[in-house]
Amino acid sequence: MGKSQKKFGKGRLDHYYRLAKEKGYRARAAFKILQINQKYDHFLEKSKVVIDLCAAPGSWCQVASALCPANSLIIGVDLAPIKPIPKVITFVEDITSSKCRAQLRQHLKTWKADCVLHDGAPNVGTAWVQDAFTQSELVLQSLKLATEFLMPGGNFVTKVFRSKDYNNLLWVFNQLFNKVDATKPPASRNVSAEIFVVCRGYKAPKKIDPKFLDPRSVFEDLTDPTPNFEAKVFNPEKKKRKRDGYEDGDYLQHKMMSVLDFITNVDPIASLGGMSELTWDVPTVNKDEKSPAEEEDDEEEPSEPKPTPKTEEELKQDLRLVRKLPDTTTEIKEAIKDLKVLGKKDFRGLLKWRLKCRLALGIDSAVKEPTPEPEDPTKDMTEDEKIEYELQTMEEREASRLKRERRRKNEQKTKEITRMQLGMLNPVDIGIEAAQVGSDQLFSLKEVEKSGQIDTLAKGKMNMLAVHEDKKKEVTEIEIGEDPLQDADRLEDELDNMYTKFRERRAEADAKYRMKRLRDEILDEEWNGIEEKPETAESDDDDDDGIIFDEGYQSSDDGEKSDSEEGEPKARKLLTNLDDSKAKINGLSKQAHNFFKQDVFKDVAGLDESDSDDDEAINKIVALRSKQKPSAKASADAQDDVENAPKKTSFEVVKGRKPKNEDSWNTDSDSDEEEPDDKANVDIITAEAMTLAHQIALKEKSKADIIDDSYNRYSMRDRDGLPTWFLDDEDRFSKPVKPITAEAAAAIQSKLRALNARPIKKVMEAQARKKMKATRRITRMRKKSDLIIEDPNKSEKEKAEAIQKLMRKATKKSPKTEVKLVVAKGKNRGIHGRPGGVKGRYKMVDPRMKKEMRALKRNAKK
Ligand SMILES: C[S@@+](CC[C@H](N)C(=O)[O-])C[C@H]1O[C@@H](n2cnc3c(N)ncnc32)[C@H](O)[C@@H]1O
Repeated sequence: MGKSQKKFGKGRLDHYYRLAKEKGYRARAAFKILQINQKYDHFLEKSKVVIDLCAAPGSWCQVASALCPANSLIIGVDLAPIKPIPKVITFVEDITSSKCRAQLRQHLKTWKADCVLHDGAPNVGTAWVQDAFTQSELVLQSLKLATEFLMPGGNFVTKVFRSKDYNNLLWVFNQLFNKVDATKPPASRNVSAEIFVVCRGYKAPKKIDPKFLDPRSVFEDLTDPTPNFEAKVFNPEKKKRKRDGYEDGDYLQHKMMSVLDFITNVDPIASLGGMSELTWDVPTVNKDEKSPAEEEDDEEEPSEPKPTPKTEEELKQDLRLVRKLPDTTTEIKEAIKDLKVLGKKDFRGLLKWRLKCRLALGIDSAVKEPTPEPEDPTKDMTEDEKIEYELQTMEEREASRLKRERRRKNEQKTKEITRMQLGMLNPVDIGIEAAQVGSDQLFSLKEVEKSGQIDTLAKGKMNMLAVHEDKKKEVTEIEIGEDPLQDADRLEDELDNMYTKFRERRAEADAKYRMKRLRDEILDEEWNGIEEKPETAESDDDDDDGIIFDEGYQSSDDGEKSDSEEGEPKARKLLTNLDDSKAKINGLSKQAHNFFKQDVFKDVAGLDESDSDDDEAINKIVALRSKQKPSAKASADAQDDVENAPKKTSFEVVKGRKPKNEDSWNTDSDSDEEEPDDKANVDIITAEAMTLAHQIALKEKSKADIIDDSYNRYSMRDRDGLPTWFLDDEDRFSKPVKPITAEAAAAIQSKLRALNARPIKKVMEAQARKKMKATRRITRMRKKSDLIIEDPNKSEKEKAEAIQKLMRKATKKSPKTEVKLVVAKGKNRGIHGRPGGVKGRYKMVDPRMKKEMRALKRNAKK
């Protein structure tokens, strides 16, 4: 077998297995009884007569033989033969048989046992429930033998499986012994459901109730003492297998009952559930006996006089009457012949039929007592009061109807929102659905007419379409109640609220999203054309579009304070707010003013004002371009050129510097040295931005093109009154597709590659520290060597030697402090802090790490 460990069903051959082998026990089970014996006062050492039931292969007998006093009588019995054990009598027998009992009696003669052990385990190999049940039966059988052979005060140790019978067994043990303890010795595997019950102090009663030792009564299903007839009637399909045999004293399987009994019985369901057939026999007249149900009735209403029981003749008459009833159809007659095969519907039919029979027999009165009419509250009211009362009730009815309606709608809304949260719908669908919810109301002309809003609508530009005839019919059904338009508004509001909450939740969980929202809030202004006052304009950045600002970047506009100067960095906004769109500029509205600022109107007289503004923006581009060499400075060009672009349009928006030289479009880059920060402050990180930069650098795009591009269908989008979720969606998906050139994409790729190749911050810092230290050392050395050189007391030779010594010392590497590796095993396992006996630097390693290191070294050598 070699060194490898043999495995069995329950796992490895464990510690107790090896220990048993070592100690010469035939089974590891020996340790279970050893541990039990130790725990319970070493009862074996005091036992002179021991019976071991189910003893093979005999390890418990071995233990008993070793522990019991000399000359003790130890008897072992099992289905399997047991190899002889010194001082132990063994025989082969089934412990449930009478032969076993006889043999035991034979061996014991007049003696009684101090201890009965039982470790029986029938290995039937069937289902667990069956296994447990047979085990319990075996336990009860062993208890039976114990009660017969134990002396008063004797002990009984048995193995029990934790099954549903466990509690019943414990109850029986408690009746027969003074002390009953359940224990699971350490030698018993945790995976095993076995448990050992140690019963001490046998009471030795003179007479034992046979029920205590009868498996049928001990293991009867206590959980369901009263049968649920109702379940039997209404769920006849779900039949429960009868494991417990028949009820006491009732060994009939086919139970019958007279139809009359069924009719007169107060519990018809019990009859239907318990009986197999209803017969047309005359019920037996027994004046003394009462049915349990009747007895119960007696207890409940003792004062009520009982009708005198009917004679046989009367009962026969009743039966005839029932038989002739039109309700006693052939179907009913067939059904009562076999109640066990009936279904729910048949039982219902039978119960109805029973009620009719009771009416016919006069058991129940047909005319029920008329329920007292509710008193008319308006009886004593005056005419006015009556009207008032009616109005009030109408209002109440209407209010409750509206409430119901509202609740229904809210439920629908909640459902939709849940669906949205589950990702089953996108918000647009919700909007559509939501609109559909109240579509009747939203587009109800009738309602609008009633509320007097039809005139207002008629004045509008759009003509209302006539509502479809069918729709109209539906509409008329809608009664006047809450304003339907209000309903729709409320629905919209609720959706908005839900969406806001959804956004908040997302922002909480997603830092990236939070940042994006922050930026969006800054940018969340409508494109209103090129701003009027560039000197007060604030820059706009858009991460999506890929141009990043350095934090310290500031406007160079004359007289303008930088953000940093003002303390808190301001949001840089290029766009103006629509709110003040009504403000007049040169007698024109802001929008009109911006419109006339376009190039097309450049030469039109009377628009000089706008020209100057436009020129200023353009000059910025010109100025910056003049500073850059065409290709290398493309990014900086882009920075300024795009300043005037609208948010989220086809190009990136960055803050630019105001050009100092306004005519420098074509001049050389003489300002490079003056404003070296421009390049450093701008970074292009997307292919789109790079493409634009290239285009500008190569003069493929002029300022007019850029401005033209900004007037697209996305720039003038109407955002007024639209729900946030809709706008969010639009912002995400409805934006211009910006062109990308292969060169720009390649440039960005190589840039990113270079970025990735850069050492990480920590490494860079470490390198810088090292460099700094080296520089300091060199400076110190220089100073010292200067001193040496200037020393007049030293000869040239001495000076040279001193400097050489200094150099040696500086270049000498300090010896590396050795780090001792301490393996975390043995006494060092799981310790905190410095391990004992270890000086200097140390490192805790686990044995595996050490092995792995060795393996690595080995592999490296190969
Ligand atoms: C777990 S072993 C007992 C081990 C034993 N205690 C020992 O220490 O070696 C269970 C034994 O119960 C025996 N057994 C099961 N049903 C039995 C029965 N009806 N009569 C006698 N022995 C039975 C089996 O033959 C089996 O040997």
